[in-house]
Amino acid sequence: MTEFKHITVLLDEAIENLAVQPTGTYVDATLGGGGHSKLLASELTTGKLWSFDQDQTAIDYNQEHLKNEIETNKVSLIQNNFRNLTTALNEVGVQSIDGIVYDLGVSSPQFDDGQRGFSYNYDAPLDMRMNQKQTLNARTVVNEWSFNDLMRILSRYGEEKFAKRIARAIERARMEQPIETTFELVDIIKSAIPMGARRTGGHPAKKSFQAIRIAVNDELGAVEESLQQALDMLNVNGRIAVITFHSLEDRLVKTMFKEKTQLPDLPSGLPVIPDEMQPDFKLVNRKPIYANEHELEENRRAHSAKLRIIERIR
Ligand SMILES: C[S@@+](CC[C@H](N)C(=O)[O-])C[C@H]1O[C@@H](n2cnc3c(N)ncnc32)[C@H](O)[C@@H]1O
Repeated sequence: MTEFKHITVLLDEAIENLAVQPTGTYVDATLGGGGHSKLLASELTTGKLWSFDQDQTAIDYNQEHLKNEIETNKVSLIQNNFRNLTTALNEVGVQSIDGIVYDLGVSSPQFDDGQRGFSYNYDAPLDMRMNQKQTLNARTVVNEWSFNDLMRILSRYGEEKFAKRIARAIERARMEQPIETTFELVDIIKSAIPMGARRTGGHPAKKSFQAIRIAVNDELGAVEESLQQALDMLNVNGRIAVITFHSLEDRLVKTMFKEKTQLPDLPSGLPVIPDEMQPDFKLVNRKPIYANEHELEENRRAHSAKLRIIERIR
Protein backbone atom coordinates (compact mmCIF):
# COMPACT_ATOMS: atom_id res chain seq x y z
CA MET A 1 0.00 0.00 0.00
CA THR A 2 1.45 3.42 -0.90
CA GLU A 3 1.93 5.69 2.07
CA PHE A 4 -0.76 8.29 2.70
CA LYS A 5 0.16 10.30 5.75
CA HIS A 6 -2.85 12.29 6.84
CA ILE A 7 -3.75 12.77 10.50
CA THR A 8 -7.54 12.97 10.73
CA VAL A 9 -8.78 16.13 12.46
CA LEU A 10 -11.65 15.98 15.00
CA LEU A 11 -12.04 12.27 14.35
CA ASP A 12 -14.01 11.21 17.45
CA GLU A 13 -15.92 14.49 17.75
CA ALA A 14 -17.23 14.37 14.15
CA ILE A 15 -18.36 10.73 14.27
CA GLU A 16 -19.76 10.93 17.80
CA ASN A 17 -21.85 13.93 16.82
CA LEU A 18 -23.31 12.12 13.81
CA ALA A 19 -25.10 9.87 16.38
CA VAL A 20 -24.66 6.92 14.01
CA GLN A 21 -27.55 4.45 13.75
CA PRO A 22 -25.94 1.02 13.14
CA THR A 23 -28.43 0.15 10.39
CA GLY A 24 -28.40 3.56 8.70
CA THR A 25 -27.15 4.90 5.37
CA TYR A 26 -24.18 7.27 5.64
CA VAL A 27 -21.87 9.32 3.46
CA ASP A 28 -18.29 10.48 3.95
CA ALA A 29 -18.07 13.31 1.42
CA THR A 30 -14.29 13.69 1.80
CA LEU A 31 -12.66 10.27 2.09
CA GLY A 32 -8.97 11.42 1.98
CA GLY A 33 -6.91 9.04 4.13
CA GLY A 34 -10.10 7.28 5.29
CA GLY A 35 -9.89 8.16 9.00
CA HIS A 36 -13.51 9.27 9.39
CA SER A 37 -14.74 6.49 7.07
CA LYS A 38 -12.98 3.76 9.07
CA LEU A 39 -14.42 4.90 12.40
CA LEU A 40 -17.91 5.48 11.00
CA ALA A 41 -17.93 2.05 9.34
CA SER A 42 -16.94 0.42 12.66
CA GLU A 43 -20.22 1.66 14.16
CA LEU A 44 -22.37 0.06 11.45
CA THR A 45 -23.97 -3.40 11.66
CA THR A 46 -26.19 -3.77 8.60
CA GLY A 47 -25.78 -0.09 7.69
CA LYS A 48 -23.89 1.23 4.68
CA LEU A 49 -21.30 3.94 4.07
CA TRP A 50 -20.70 5.63 0.72
CA SER A 51 -17.33 7.44 0.66
CA PHE A 52 -16.65 10.15 -1.92
CA ASP A 53 -13.37 11.65 -3.12
CA GLN A 54 -12.57 13.31 -6.41
CA ASP A 55 -8.87 12.49 -6.08
CA GLN A 56 -7.64 9.25 -7.66
CA THR A 57 -4.84 8.96 -5.06
CA ALA A 58 -7.30 8.88 -2.15
CA ILE A 59 -9.48 6.28 -3.89
CA ASP A 60 -6.48 4.04 -4.72
CA TYR A 61 -5.15 4.24 -1.17
CA ASN A 62 -8.48 3.33 0.42
CA GLN A 63 -9.03 0.29 -1.81
CA GLU A 64 -6.39 -1.22 0.50
CA HIS A 65 -6.95 0.78 3.69
CA LEU A 66 -10.69 -0.07 3.74
CA LYS A 67 -10.26 -3.48 2.07
CA ASN A 68 -12.20 -5.47 4.70
CA GLU A 69 -15.02 -2.95 4.87
CA ILE A 70 -15.28 -2.93 1.06
CA GLU A 71 -15.21 -6.73 0.79
CA THR A 72 -18.00 -7.08 3.34
CA ASN A 73 -19.98 -4.44 1.41
CA LYS A 74 -20.12 -2.12 4.42
CA VAL A 75 -18.30 0.61 2.48
CA SER A 76 -18.28 1.57 -1.20
CA LEU A 77 -16.00 4.21 -2.71
CA ILE A 78 -17.31 6.76 -5.19
CA GLN A 79 -14.84 8.78 -7.23
CA ASN A 80 -16.80 11.96 -7.84
CA ASN A 81 -17.07 15.57 -6.78
CA PHE A 82 -19.36 15.87 -3.76
CA ARG A 83 -21.23 18.60 -5.61
CA ASN A 84 -22.79 15.69 -7.55
CA LEU A 85 -24.01 14.08 -4.33
CA THR A 86 -27.65 13.45 -5.28
CA THR A 87 -27.01 12.15 -8.79
CA ALA A 88 -24.14 9.91 -7.71
CA LEU A 89 -26.18 8.45 -4.82
CA ASN A 90 -29.31 8.02 -6.94
CA GLU A 91 -27.21 6.07 -9.46
CA VAL A 92 -26.43 3.48 -6.77
CA GLY A 93 -30.06 3.38 -5.61
CA VAL A 94 -29.81 5.70 -2.59
CA GLN A 95 -32.61 8.27 -2.24
CA SER A 96 -32.10 9.42 1.35
CA ILE A 97 -29.38 9.35 4.02
CA ASP A 98 -29.07 9.26 7.82
CA GLY A 99 -25.91 11.31 8.03
CA ILE A 100 -22.97 12.80 6.19
CA VAL A 101 -19.57 14.08 7.24
CA TYR A 102 -17.49 16.71 5.40
CA ASP A 103 -13.83 17.31 6.31
CA LEU A 104 -13.10 20.09 3.86
CA GLY A 105 -9.97 21.25 2.06
CA VAL A 106 -6.92 19.36 0.92
CA SER A 107 -5.33 16.30 2.53
CA SER A 108 -1.73 16.35 3.74
CA PRO A 109 -0.53 14.08 0.89
CA GLN A 110 -2.05 16.46 -1.67
CA PHE A 111 -0.24 19.33 -0.02
CA ASP A 112 3.03 17.47 0.56
CA ASP A 113 3.30 15.91 -2.89
CA GLY A 114 5.64 18.49 -4.39
CA GLN A 115 4.48 17.70 -7.91
CA ARG A 116 0.83 18.68 -7.39
CA GLY A 117 1.60 22.36 -7.06
CA PHE A 118 -0.50 23.06 -3.94
CA SER A 119 2.43 24.20 -1.83
CA TYR A 120 4.62 27.28 -1.98
CA ASN A 121 7.33 25.18 -0.30
CA TYR A 122 8.00 22.94 -3.31
CA ASP A 123 8.94 23.97 -6.82
CA ALA A 124 6.43 22.38 -9.19
CA PRO A 125 4.34 23.12 -12.28
CA LEU A 126 1.33 25.30 -11.40
CA ASP A 127 -1.46 22.76 -11.00
CA MET A 128 -3.52 22.60 -7.71
CA ARG A 129 -6.25 20.33 -9.14
CA MET A 130 -7.79 17.92 -6.60
CA ASN A 131 -9.30 15.97 -9.48
CA GLN A 132 -6.46 15.05 -11.85
CA LYS A 133 -8.90 14.83 -14.79
CA GLN A 134 -10.20 18.39 -14.45
CA THR A 135 -9.11 20.77 -17.23
CA LEU A 136 -8.87 24.04 -15.27
CA ASN A 137 -5.59 24.28 -13.35
CA ALA A 138 -3.58 26.98 -11.59
CA ARG A 139 -1.49 27.65 -14.70
CA THR A 140 -4.61 28.73 -16.59
CA VAL A 141 -5.88 30.88 -13.72
CA VAL A 142 -2.54 32.65 -13.31
CA ASN A 143 -1.78 33.13 -17.01
CA GLU A 144 -5.18 33.60 -18.59
CA TRP A 145 -7.61 35.11 -16.09
CA SER A 146 -8.09 38.85 -16.38
CA PHE A 147 -6.55 41.35 -13.97
CA ASN A 148 -10.01 41.96 -12.46
CA ASP A 149 -10.72 38.26 -11.93
CA LEU A 150 -7.31 37.74 -10.33
CA MET A 151 -7.84 40.70 -8.04
CA ARG A 152 -11.31 39.42 -7.14
CA ILE A 153 -10.17 35.90 -6.18
CA LEU A 154 -7.09 37.12 -4.29
CA SER A 155 -9.17 39.52 -2.31
CA ARG A 156 -12.27 37.35 -1.84
CA TYR A 157 -10.79 33.85 -1.43
CA GLY A 158 -7.43 34.86 0.02
CA GLU A 159 -8.57 37.92 1.99
CA GLU A 160 -5.26 39.31 0.70
CA LYS A 161 -4.72 42.97 1.53
CA PHE A 162 -2.35 43.42 -1.41
CA ALA A 163 -4.63 41.74 -3.96
CA LYS A 164 -4.44 44.62 -6.43
CA ARG A 165 -0.65 44.88 -6.31
CA ILE A 166 -0.23 41.11 -6.68
CA ALA A 167 -2.69 40.92 -9.60
CA ARG A 168 -0.81 43.78 -11.27
CA ALA A 169 2.56 42.05 -10.73
CA ILE A 170 1.20 38.78 -12.21
CA GLU A 171 -0.16 40.67 -15.21
CA ARG A 172 3.22 42.38 -15.79
CA ALA A 173 5.25 39.18 -15.39
CA ARG A 174 3.13 37.09 -17.77
CA MET A 175 3.51 39.71 -20.52
CA GLU A 176 7.22 38.81 -20.59
CA GLN A 177 6.70 35.04 -20.53
CA PRO A 178 4.15 32.54 -19.16
CA ILE A 179 4.37 31.82 -15.41
CA GLU A 180 5.01 28.07 -15.18
CA THR A 181 6.02 27.12 -11.66
CA THR A 182 5.08 27.63 -8.01
CA PHE A 183 8.47 29.22 -7.22
CA GLU A 184 8.12 31.71 -10.12
CA LEU A 185 4.73 32.67 -8.72
CA VAL A 186 6.09 32.95 -5.16
CA ASP A 187 8.78 35.38 -6.39
CA ILE A 188 6.20 37.51 -8.21
CA ILE A 189 3.96 37.63 -5.13
CA LYS A 190 6.90 38.54 -2.89
CA SER A 191 7.94 41.33 -5.23
CA ALA A 192 4.45 42.84 -5.03
CA ILE A 193 4.22 42.93 -1.22
CA PRO A 194 5.87 45.88 0.53
CA MET A 195 9.05 44.92 2.42
CA GLY A 196 7.65 45.67 5.90
CA ALA A 197 4.51 43.59 5.37
CA ARG A 198 6.53 40.60 4.07
CA ARG A 199 7.86 39.92 7.54
CA THR A 200 4.48 39.57 9.29
CA GLY A 201 1.60 37.09 9.05
CA GLY A 202 3.26 33.91 7.79
CA HIS A 203 4.53 33.09 4.32
CA PRO A 204 3.89 35.98 1.90
CA ALA A 205 2.36 33.62 -0.69
CA LYS A 206 0.06 31.78 1.74
CA LYS A 207 -3.09 33.81 1.08
CA SER A 208 -2.60 33.97 -2.69
CA PHE A 209 -2.02 30.21 -2.93
CA GLN A 210 -5.18 29.57 -0.87
CA ALA A 211 -7.13 31.89 -3.18
CA ILE A 212 -5.92 30.24 -6.38
CA ARG A 213 -6.56 26.76 -4.98
CA ILE A 214 -10.14 27.69 -4.02
CA ALA A 215 -10.71 29.13 -7.50
CA VAL A 216 -9.20 26.15 -9.37
CA ASN A 217 -11.38 23.67 -7.46
CA ASP A 218 -14.40 25.98 -7.07
CA GLU A 219 -14.33 24.89 -3.45
CA LEU A 220 -16.98 27.23 -2.04
CA GLY A 221 -19.37 26.62 -4.94
CA ALA A 222 -19.03 22.85 -4.44
CA VAL A 223 -19.68 23.06 -0.69
CA GLU A 224 -22.76 25.22 -1.10
CA GLU A 225 -24.30 23.00 -3.78
CA SER A 226 -23.48 19.82 -1.92
CA LEU A 227 -24.78 20.98 1.46
CA GLN A 228 -28.09 21.96 -0.08
CA GLN A 229 -28.44 18.49 -1.58
CA ALA A 230 -27.40 16.83 1.70
CA LEU A 231 -30.02 18.83 3.63
CA ASP A 232 -32.68 17.74 1.12
CA MET A 233 -31.67 14.05 1.30
CA LEU A 234 -31.47 13.85 5.09
CA ASN A 235 -33.96 11.60 6.95
CA VAL A 236 -35.58 12.76 10.20
CA ASN A 237 -33.00 12.45 13.06
CA GLY A 238 -30.25 12.46 10.42
CA ARG A 239 -27.26 14.76 10.91
CA ILE A 240 -24.68 16.65 8.86
CA ALA A 241 -21.24 17.27 10.39
CA VAL A 242 -18.92 19.75 8.68
CA ILE A 243 -15.27 20.48 9.53
CA THR A 244 -13.94 23.71 8.02
CA PHE A 245 -10.41 25.13 7.96
CA HIS A 246 -10.80 28.80 7.07
CA SER A 247 -13.18 31.63 7.74
CA LEU A 248 -14.76 31.68 4.26
CA GLU A 249 -15.81 28.03 4.47
CA ASP A 250 -16.96 28.41 8.05
CA ARG A 251 -19.03 31.51 7.29
CA LEU A 252 -20.76 29.71 4.43
CA VAL A 253 -21.66 26.70 6.59
CA LYS A 254 -22.70 28.86 9.54
CA THR A 255 -24.99 30.99 7.36
CA MET A 256 -26.61 28.04 5.60
CA PHE A 257 -27.24 26.25 8.91
CA LYS A 258 -28.64 29.43 10.45
CA GLU A 259 -31.08 29.95 7.59
CA LYS A 260 -32.33 26.36 7.92
CA THR A 261 -32.82 26.47 11.70
CA GLN A 262 -34.46 29.87 12.06
CA LEU A 263 -38.13 30.74 12.08
CA PRO A 264 -39.20 32.76 9.02
CA ASP A 265 -40.11 36.46 9.48
CA LEU A 266 -43.48 36.36 11.21
CA PRO A 267 -46.11 39.04 11.74
CA SER A 268 -45.60 40.46 15.23
CA GLY A 269 -48.02 39.41 17.96
CA LEU A 270 -48.77 35.89 16.66
CA PRO A 271 -49.95 34.03 19.77
CA VAL A 272 -48.88 30.59 18.47
CA ILE A 273 -46.41 29.81 15.72
CA PRO A 274 -48.19 27.59 13.16
CA ASP A 275 -46.66 24.14 12.87
CA GLU A 276 -45.90 24.45 9.15
CA MET A 277 -43.71 27.48 9.90
CA GLN A 278 -41.45 25.68 12.38
CA PRO A 279 -37.97 25.01 10.99
CA ASP A 280 -37.18 21.48 9.76
CA PHE A 281 -33.70 21.50 11.30
CA LYS A 282 -31.99 22.28 14.59
CA LEU A 283 -28.37 23.08 15.45
CA VAL A 284 -26.82 20.31 17.54
CA ASN A 285 -24.32 22.78 19.06
CA ARG A 286 -24.82 26.53 19.14
CA LYS A 287 -21.05 27.14 19.02
CA PRO A 288 -18.61 25.24 16.79
CA ILE A 289 -16.54 22.42 18.31
CA TYR A 290 -12.75 22.90 18.33
CA ALA A 291 -9.93 20.39 18.71
CA ASN A 292 -8.93 19.65 22.30
CA GLU A 293 -5.52 20.50 23.74
CA HIS A 294 -4.11 17.04 23.15
CA GLU A 295 -5.02 17.14 19.47
CA LEU A 296 -3.70 20.68 19.09
CA GLU A 297 -0.32 19.52 20.38
CA GLU A 298 -0.21 16.60 17.96
CA ASN A 299 -1.51 18.17 14.78
CA ARG A 300 -0.80 21.64 13.42
CA ARG A 301 -3.76 21.45 10.99
CA ALA A 302 -6.18 21.09 13.91
CA HIS A 303 -5.62 24.69 15.01
CA SER A 304 -7.91 26.18 12.38
CA ALA A 305 -10.53 23.38 12.44
CA LYS A 306 -14.16 24.06 13.40
CA LEU A 307 -16.93 21.45 13.50
CA ARG A 308 -20.60 22.37 13.05
CA ILE A 309 -23.53 19.93 13.16
CA ILE A 310 -27.16 20.22 12.08
CA GLU A 311 -30.02 17.71 12.54
CA ARG A 312 -33.31 17.24 10.68
CA ILE A 313 -36.10 17.23 13.24
CA ARG A 314 -39.16 16.89 10.97
C1 LIG B 1 -9.05 16.99 4.58
S1 LIG B 1 -9.10 15.68 3.46
C2 LIG B 1 -10.14 14.50 4.26
C3 LIG B 1 -9.44 13.63 5.23
C4 LIG B 1 -10.26 12.48 5.78
N1 LIG B 1 -11.40 12.94 6.55
C5 LIG B 1 -9.42 11.54 6.63
O1 LIG B 1 -9.85 11.18 7.72
O2 LIG B 1 -8.33 11.18 6.19
C6 LIG B 1 -10.15 16.28 2.21
C7 LIG B 1 -10.37 15.31 1.05
O3 LIG B 1 -11.55 15.73 0.40
C8 LIG B 1 -11.38 15.69 -0.99
N2 LIG B 1 -12.26 16.71 -1.56
C9 LIG B 1 -12.20 18.05 -1.37
N3 LIG B 1 -13.17 18.67 -2.06
C10 LIG B 1 -13.87 17.69 -2.69
C11 LIG B 1 -15.01 17.69 -3.55
N4 LIG B 1 -15.60 18.83 -3.92
N5 LIG B 1 -15.48 16.50 -3.99
C12 LIG B 1 -14.89 15.33 -3.61
N6 LIG B 1 -13.79 15.26 -2.83
C13 LIG B 1 -13.30 16.43 -2.37
C14 LIG B 1 -9.92 15.96 -1.21
O4 LIG B 1 -9.50 15.39 -2.43
C15 LIG B 1 -9.27 15.31 0.01
O5 LIG B 1 -8.86 14.00 -0.26
